[in-house]
Amino acid sequence: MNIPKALTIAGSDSGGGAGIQADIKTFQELDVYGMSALTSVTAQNTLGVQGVHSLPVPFVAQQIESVFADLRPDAVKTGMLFSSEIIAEVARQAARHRIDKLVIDPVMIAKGGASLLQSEAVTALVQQLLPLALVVTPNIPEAEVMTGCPIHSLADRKEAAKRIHDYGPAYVIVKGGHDAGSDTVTDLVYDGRGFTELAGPRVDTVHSHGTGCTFSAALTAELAKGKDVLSAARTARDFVQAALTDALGIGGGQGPTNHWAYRRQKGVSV
Ligand SMILES: Nc1ncnc2c1ncn2[C@@H]1O[C@H](COP(=O)(O)OP(=O)(O)O)[C@@H](O)[C@H]1O
Ligand SMILES: Cc1ncc(COP(=O)(O)O)c(N)n1
Repeated sequence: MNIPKALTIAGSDSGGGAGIQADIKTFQELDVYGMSALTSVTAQNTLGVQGVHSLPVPFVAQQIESVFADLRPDAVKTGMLFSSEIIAEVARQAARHRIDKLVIDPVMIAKGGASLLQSEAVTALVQQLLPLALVVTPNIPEAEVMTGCPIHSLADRKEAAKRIHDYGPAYVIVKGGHDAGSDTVTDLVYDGRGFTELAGPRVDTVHSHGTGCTFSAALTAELAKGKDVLSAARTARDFVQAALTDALGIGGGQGPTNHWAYRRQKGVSV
């Protein structure tokens, strides 16, 4: 039996709602074997990020080497990378291991406002990692930072997607969660030729901690199974929609999404 395998290169969220914890839970729920290479460890809960401890670059590299030496993943995603040094090493590893299904979630700022990427590292992310990516999944503020252009409308988002595509990824998905003015949430997929809008009803909830990690992990899991980018993105939207709709309601602040919800809605087989 061929077991699909996915690797996340990301930070740990001690609160379990975002970061590698969200990624591994999502891989598991989609029947994909999950592996991790940690870049940083955060002390974090639903109230915010209390501390960040970045791991030494050679040890980030060693984790990736260990995984590739034995368990070769079918798809890889990145999340919190924190520094330009870690980004440079991840880019080197991606090229060295010829990772073709590489999803870059350009994590910059936690929903609570804490910085998860040093500001001087944005250029490294754009110049070194985006050219290697199959898909990059910015939210609206991240797309603004990467392009230097404010986004107020869907037309602005389309323009940003085109500019980000020029940096080299095959697909750009500008997510719509931060477009608070609408009762529909639309994720915009751009493949360099045309746009596809993936829409769903906006869920009115504070429990949205980790939605971006969960979306990019579900996308990566589906790519690991051999799905094409558009169908993987549709499943990822459905996964997050279910995870937000059926909130767990735990923690005193911005709580985690429900990673069980999608499987429970679908029945046993996903
Ligand atoms: N309130 C919401 N209702 C429904 N879907 C949402 C909501 N907020 C975010 N999403 C979905 O969660 C995913 C992450 O979106 P977004 O919030 O834009 O990114 P991030 O979590 O990186 O800030 C996207 O697929 C988006 O459509
Ligand atoms: C370790 C880690 N990685 C990523 C996020 C972003 O998640 P969100 O923007 O949903 O808070 C986070 N809070 N912590």
